[in-house]
Amino acid sequence: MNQMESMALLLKNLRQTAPLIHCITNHISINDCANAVLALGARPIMAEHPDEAAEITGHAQALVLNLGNISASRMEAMRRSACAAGKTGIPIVLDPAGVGCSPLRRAFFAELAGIASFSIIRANSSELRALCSGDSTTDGVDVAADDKITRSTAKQQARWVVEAARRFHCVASASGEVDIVSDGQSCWFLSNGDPMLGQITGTGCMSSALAGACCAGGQPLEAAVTAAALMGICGEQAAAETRARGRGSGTFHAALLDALSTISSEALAQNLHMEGASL
Ligand SMILES: Nc1ncnc2c1ncn2[C@@H]1O[C@H](COP(=O)(O)OP(=O)(O)O)[C@@H](O)[C@H]1O
Ligand SMILES: Cc1ncsc1CCOP(=O)(O)O
Ligand SMILES: [Mg+2]
Repeated sequence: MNQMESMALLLKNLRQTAPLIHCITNHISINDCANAVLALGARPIMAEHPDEAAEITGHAQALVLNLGNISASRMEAMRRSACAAGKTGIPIVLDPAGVGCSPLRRAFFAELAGIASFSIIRANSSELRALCSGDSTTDGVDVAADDKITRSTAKQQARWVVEAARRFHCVASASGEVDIVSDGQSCWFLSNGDPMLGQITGTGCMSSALAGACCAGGQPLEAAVTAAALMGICGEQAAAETRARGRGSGTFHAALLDALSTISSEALAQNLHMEGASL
């Protein structure tokens, strides 16, 4: 089966099985993440009370943990859910949002990595760099100017993605003008997307939620590639619609959800710009 066929099968699986995706995520983009998961035909549940988190994870087919706007209560829910996911063997997608911002988040990431293994870490490249090197290059949830993945820096930035995949024994996915996905042995460069994706908050969080849903329909590498492809191509469609109407971020936000909920496997295959490299 080629890559397009496996992406199509993954999306078909999702629609047929409607897996339950447990997300413990920040409140800035929680609604967008739930809608992104729904758009693929999966069922989101955004439960974060520590006393019910493990039980809810026990019923889920994938767990998404996002460190953005972290709170003590959500940290405890994540510990318990990560433990439950480890027991049932469901995939965990980790979004280390803002991990360079504070020692608290860095220590908590290390603690979670000790509790369970991640299937996918999806982040921007400053976050992946902070996880690999311990260096913090940014004080926000956005990527630092020097770490941006562009067409000209992609090959160089791939180093952090490959290193994260090897160090944490998972698939690592970094976003930017070019998205880079690696399992430590191969590396994929996806050049879909539009700068408008960076002008509304939460598109990285949504990509992580999509990766969680995709993990419930296929293997981590193809799930991470499919999620990045969906966000990039749907971002292009939404940006074209927004510009054609002479509108801005509000219209783009709605158009992105329109695109995610209507995109077909054929459109995904036709519009994908991806190249691979073996390491
Ligand atoms: N300049 C850009 N051109 C095209 N796509 C982009 C650009 N910046 C971000 N994206 C896309 O926006 C989404 C969110 O990525 P990013 O903003 O890097 O994540 P985060 O919000 O976690 O920092 C990804 O799908 C990424 O491909
Ligand atoms: C603004 C903000 N503050 C804490 S989490 C968050 C959302 C980050 O979303 P993304 O990483 O998808 O841009
Ligand atoms: Mg982010």
